[in-house]
Amino acid sequence: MLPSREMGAKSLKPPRLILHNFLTSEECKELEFIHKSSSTVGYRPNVFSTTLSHLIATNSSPFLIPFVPIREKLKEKVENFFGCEYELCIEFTGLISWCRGACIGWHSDDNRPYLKQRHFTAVCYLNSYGKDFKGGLFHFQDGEPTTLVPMAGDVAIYTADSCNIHAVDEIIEGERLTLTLWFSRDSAHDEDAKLISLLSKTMLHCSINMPEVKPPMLASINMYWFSLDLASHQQLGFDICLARMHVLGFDVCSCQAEGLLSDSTEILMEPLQLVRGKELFKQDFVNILHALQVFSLLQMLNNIDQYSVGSQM
Ligand SMILES: O=C(O)CCC(=O)C(=O)O
Ligand SMILES: [Fe+2]
Repeated sequence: MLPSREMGAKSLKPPRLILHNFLTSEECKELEFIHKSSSTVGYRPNVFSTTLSHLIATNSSPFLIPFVPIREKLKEKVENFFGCEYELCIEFTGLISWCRGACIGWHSDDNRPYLKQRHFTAVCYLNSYGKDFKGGLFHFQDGEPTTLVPMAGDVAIYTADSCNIHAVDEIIEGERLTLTLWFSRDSAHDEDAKLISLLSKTMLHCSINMPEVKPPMLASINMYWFSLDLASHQQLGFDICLARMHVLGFDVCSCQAEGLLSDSTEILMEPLQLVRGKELFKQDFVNILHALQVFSLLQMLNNIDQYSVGSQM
């Protein structure tokens, strides 16, 4: 990590606010479930993300609901703390998880010309250092507090400019999960307007072409393909939906092709059944994302064993 930069006005309190237990553990768990069943490969290596537009685009808009009160509560906090005269808009909302090897060096969140509309940041920690992951401590370059130890429910709120240069240590083990929001004073960057337009397009399309509720649909396969070796050009790696199903103890079995599937990503977009040990679950799922969402939800409810187990294989 680079040495700390000298700051002119060290006596000034840095524009930041750290709150403990801002989210309940139920809220954290609910968002974790959404992320584990819907995330795509993120914008940087070893990072997964779940954006609200992705939820809409994959027929998963019911998952927007838990975000609504949390976004409002955060916006109000940010507006009050920074004494914003006019209402802020939310520029971006996303669940972001970092796996082993991910880190970020010193930066401010508005440090690119196309990010200048970002005025304030809120990072909510959804899981905990030491319990769910190792590494991943957050540091401010100047001012107090210097280091944040991510704990589920806590939130860090700060200005996105150079008053709050920060960095995150490399993740050593596990998966570190946050809900990250950026706020803007510029209503041209209002995420809600874009989401409403996306929602109305998909709903219009649904009501004309498919009146019944449709299960989650997969986006393009490369959004789920996680490569461990960056140099491998996708030769080594795995589909993250399939990997998460494995963590839940399931294998996937094609409704069309014979036998178990390994990681043939195109087949994962087709109807499939699930196998756990010698048990075959008789439900057909439209694709792996649908299966993952159903089973993650049941796992969250501790209910998997009551889910109509079909014939023994
Ligand atoms: O996850 C964090 O603690 C902060 C991440 C960060 O700095 C960023 O995404 O810009
Ligand atoms: Fe940042």
